[in-house]
Amino acid sequence: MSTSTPSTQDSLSTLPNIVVLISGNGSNLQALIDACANHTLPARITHVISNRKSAYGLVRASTASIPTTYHNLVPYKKSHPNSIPTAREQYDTDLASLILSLPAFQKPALIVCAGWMHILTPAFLTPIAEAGIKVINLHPALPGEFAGAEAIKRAWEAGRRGEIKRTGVMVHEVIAEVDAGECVVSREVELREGESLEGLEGRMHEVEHGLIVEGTRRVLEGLGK
Ligand SMILES: Nc1nc2c(c(=O)[nH]1)N[C@@H](CN(C=O)c1ccc(C(=O)N[C@@H](CCC(=O)O)C(=O)O)cc1)CN2
Ligand SMILES: NCC(=O)N[C@@H]1O[C@H](COP(=O)([O-])[O-])[C@@H](O)[C@H]1O
Repeated sequence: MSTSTPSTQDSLSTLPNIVVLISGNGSNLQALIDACANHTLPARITHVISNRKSAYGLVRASTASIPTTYHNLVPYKKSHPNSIPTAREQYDTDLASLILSLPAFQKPALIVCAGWMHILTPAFLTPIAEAGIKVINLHPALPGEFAGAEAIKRAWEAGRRGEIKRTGVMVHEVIAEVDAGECVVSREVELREGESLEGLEGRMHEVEHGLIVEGTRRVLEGLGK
């Protein structure tokens, strides 16, 4: 685990804190960063955590002076080859501890999974819930459809087989069952005959970038009530 913290922190903010979990490019993180910067999302991103060292989202966070941590699963697999707790459970326990031990001005009201490609176990979800912190996830599919990884590709393939005419994007609450938590907000995306997978991915990402901000806003508004 490695953490980088910019020199200055705004500890006087009354805005709710969010921590963002990423694994890759971070275009959805960037949408959140931009929305906070232009005040369309009344929140502060106080920490970004990636499970992949090469995630460009870490660069995006650092550029925005947001502290980052790389939380690596590999050492856990080596130290917990076939043990109880499993490598994943110990990793998740430590991930929760990392977040819960953040300084008060960084502690989140909400955790947003934005392209976070790691299935979270109750070893993470339980202590986070007990601390009163909600977890939401952006998933490029509609409720009850294409749960799991590579959802856009699987929807595109189903469209080519004539099985569906549309897919979509949702923001949902994170529970132990993957992509099965209560939907916060969703938007349909029509499938276009003859369109390439890359073409659909591009349109889906555009919808994602708006929906992740909308979904985060709705959850934060609900926390205040
Ligand atoms: N307990 C939950 N954890 C996560 C959820 C969730 O709803 N409940 N959402 C995911 C995000 N996600 C889809 O939206 C998703 C991400 C990754 C996977 C997956 O199969 N991951 C593999 C590793 C894949 C890889 O490293 O490329 C794994 O964790 O073994 C499924 C769904 C975030 N977590
Ligand atoms: N199951 C989760 C999942 O598939 N998430 C997907 O990962 C990508 C992350 O892009 P980003 O790193 O540019 O935000 C996004 O397309 C997001 O929907």
